[in-house]
Amino acid sequence: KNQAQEKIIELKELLNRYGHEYHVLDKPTVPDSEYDQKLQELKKLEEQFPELITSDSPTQRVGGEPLEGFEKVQHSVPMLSLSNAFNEQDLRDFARRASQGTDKPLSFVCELKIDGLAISLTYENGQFVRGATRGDGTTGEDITSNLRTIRSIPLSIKETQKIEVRGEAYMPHKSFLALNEAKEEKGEEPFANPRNAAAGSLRQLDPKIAASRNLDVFLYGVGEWEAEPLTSHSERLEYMKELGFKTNPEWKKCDTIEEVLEYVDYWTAERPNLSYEIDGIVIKVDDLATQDELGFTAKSPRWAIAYKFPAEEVITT
Ligand SMILES: Cc1ccc(Cn2cc(C(N)=O)ccc2=O)c(C)c1
Repeated sequence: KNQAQEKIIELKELLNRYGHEYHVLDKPTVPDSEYDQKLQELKKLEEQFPELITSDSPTQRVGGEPLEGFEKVQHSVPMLSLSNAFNEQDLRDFARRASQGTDKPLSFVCELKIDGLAISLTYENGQFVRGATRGDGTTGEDITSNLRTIRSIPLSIKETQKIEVRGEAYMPHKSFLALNEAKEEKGEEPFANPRNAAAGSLRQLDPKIAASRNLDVFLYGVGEWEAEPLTSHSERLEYMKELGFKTNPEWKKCDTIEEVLEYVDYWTAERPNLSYEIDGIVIKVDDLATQDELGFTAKSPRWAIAYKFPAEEVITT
């Protein structure tokens, strides 16, 4: 039995590494058939020794029965909403106000604004223990069993202090088109857009349905943080990536508003070539102490803004 336990631990570590290479880095080092063969081997051992099954085993992604309902979750650190900018002047005003709120030199981080469902992931002792929707920013819904089915979300990490990471669950364009084709074939109402499809997939009660929807995530922020404090947003993005989280590769540190405007122009043109939907660009002050100096208005932070792309004209014939 100890030998079986050794083998189970070895297979889990191997499969979780392969899963990270494939789903997070998009750089598999083994063929799918090898991954599958090792997964079947692990399943057999776990059937033989069910007491050796752990919650971070790759065999435990798709839960059993549908939930009766969702538990409520209180976000001890509120999940913010950002104020919007619609043009270059709004962005220049944002940068000027931020620079007036501090004596420190300002740098920014620009990120693509993923058009999905905002989520929160909590890890304790390195284990994924809870996933929740943003809800109204203070109270969300516990959708842990649905989020466990998203392969790019690690079920365990090396950080053993309690941390909460935040980001967006989304449905890639290809999955959205395939899902709507399937729905139309079944005479069902298609989803209006990928954001509704992601939200609809995660806010239903059956993890088997969530698992079938090919959802993905990008993580970009933190909430509760009992680990070593970090000093900037860019440092947080780098540490989340080091922990095995999927972060969006297009983020960029910008030391001037001119660089921010260049980033906005570049991604306004590049947007149609992305494999997922974005509805804007998020610009944040990078230094965390400066963020604290700038604080919040009644509704949203002074240290961040969401530039929104102009709504596309819908040509109705
Ligand atoms: C049969 C089968 C097994 C696995 C996969 C996808 N995949 C591949 C790997 C891999 N290559 O490291 C890791 C995890 C994973 O989910 C497919 C598409 C089909």
